[in-house]
Amino acid sequence: MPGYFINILMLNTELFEQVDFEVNLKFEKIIEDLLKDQYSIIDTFFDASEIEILRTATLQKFEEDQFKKSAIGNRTNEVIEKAIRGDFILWIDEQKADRAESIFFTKINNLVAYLNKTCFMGILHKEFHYAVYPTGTFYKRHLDTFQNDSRRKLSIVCYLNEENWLTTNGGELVIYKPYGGEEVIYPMPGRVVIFESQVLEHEVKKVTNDQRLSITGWLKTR
Ligand SMILES: O=C(O)CCC(=O)C(=O)O
Ligand SMILES: [Fe+2]
Repeated sequence: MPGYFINILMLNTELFEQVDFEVNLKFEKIIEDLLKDQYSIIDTFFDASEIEILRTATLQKFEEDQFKKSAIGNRTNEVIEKAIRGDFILWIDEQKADRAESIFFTKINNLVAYLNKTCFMGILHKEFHYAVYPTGTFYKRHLDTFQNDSRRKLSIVCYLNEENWLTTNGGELVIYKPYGGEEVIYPMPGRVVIFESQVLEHEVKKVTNDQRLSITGWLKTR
């Protein structure tokens, strides 16, 4: 499988001694994982207080009924298909970001800048939505670049569940590895999963208890 990443630090560390550049070890780990496995799991991307703020904002919006039934496909081609996915989503407008969303985008934008600088990723666009999976819902195995969005390069999922989220609640993200095998990832609060949108099929197992909260999005090239 072709990877999208050239990590320039691996090629030439000295280059960065001439420009104003600070190595970020957290981001380097993500890049290393992506190069090796095409996905990365980061348990401390957001800290507990940030997750709390994001969770509260998500629940408030959900309760205000701003979410609509998720749709298969993109915004111009929406076909509601409950048999495939059952989550409720709300797209986030970065231009109108509230306090919680600003916290979120500050971190994401730092990562994007780093990827563009060190890996020449050419990320120009991004799109993110809140997602709530009530008990009984799931998202069947799929690739994130279905239909007409080949610009999606990296998928990012951030889990906003309560601190006491139980692994027995279901809602695991399963990533299917291209050469066999699978990675089962529990949606623990603060955890972020990043993976190559065009390569890795994945699914969200049925939520069997509680509701599963997240922000999901995509980094896109031109
Ligand atoms: O919430 C997750 O773990 C993954 C969600 C997902 O696959 C999607 O929204 O495309
Ligand atoms: Fe997906």
